[in-house]
Amino acid sequence: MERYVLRLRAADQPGIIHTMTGGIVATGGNILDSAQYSDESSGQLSVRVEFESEKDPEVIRTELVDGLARFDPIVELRRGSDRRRALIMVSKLDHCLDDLLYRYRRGELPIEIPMIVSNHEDLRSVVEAAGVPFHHIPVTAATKAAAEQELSSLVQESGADFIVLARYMQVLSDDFCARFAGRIINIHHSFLPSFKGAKPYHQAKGRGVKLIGATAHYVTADLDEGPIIEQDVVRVDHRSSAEHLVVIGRDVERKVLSRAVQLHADDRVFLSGQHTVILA
Ligand SMILES: Nc1nc2c(c(=O)[nH]1)N[C@@H](CN(C=O)c1ccc(C(=O)N[C@@H](CCC(=O)O)C(=O)O)cc1)CN2
Repeated sequence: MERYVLRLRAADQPGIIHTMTGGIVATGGNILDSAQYSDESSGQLSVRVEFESEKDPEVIRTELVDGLARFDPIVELRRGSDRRRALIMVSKLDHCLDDLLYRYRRGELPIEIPMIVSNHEDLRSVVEAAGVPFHHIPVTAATKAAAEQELSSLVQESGADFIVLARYMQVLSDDFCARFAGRIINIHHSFLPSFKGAKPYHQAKGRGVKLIGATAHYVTADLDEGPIIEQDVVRVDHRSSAEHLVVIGRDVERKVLSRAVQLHADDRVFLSGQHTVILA
């Protein structure tokens, strides 16, 4: 018996769930877990179903797509055993990368990591020690277009489903963001929408906040504006310098990014307009 994960998005109307579950049953399937949300503001229905079936994915996909055709849905079907492939990008800071590699090594993240790309050489030894191929693509204002072309080729070659910016400190171009829309996850080291841009911890110190945090979001051309996947905060006080806030914030960043990667890789994140729907 094979385990499958089905994602469905459609303009909501009566009968979609009924037809979908009927299609699963018609292929001898048994539903193990399901979640759905109908977004009144966008009118979008988001559905995630886990089921088991003896049938091949093509047979199931054909049954579902044909049965649901009148609803014009977007249907994605994946074998539960097929792990999403994450191309990780990093600059010089290693704390988020370390956390992802640790959880990956312990089998706690349902992903494959075909390669890690950096615009610096600093973390090559850490990555290669983890047995993951390392690619160095230096970036300057003059070479950004060529660097992004090389990166696009690596995404293709690696078969990566999505890209994780684990404190990758270069702004990606509008074209690159459009090409990989909904497939790039970034960790921003503040509790957005507060303290966008550079040095958020220094901004936080200057403002005298009592909570600092981190935000994982899909990357769009608008810096730090992409749809939010996960956030968390930690309490701080007047005694912490900006440098100490950087240290406190590291653990929040690690946890938030790894959680967002888990949710995306588990097919639990649905884009609905500029927001996300999380079926966890
Ligand atoms: N198109 C986007 N690209 C990136 C985003 C994003 O939201 N949209 N997030 C960043 C990560 N980030 C904040 O979370 C961030 C990183 C870097 C910069 C920045 O100004 N970088 C300078 C270069 C700095 C350097 O060389 O060290 C630059 O690119 O000119 C701002 C925000 C990742 N990319």
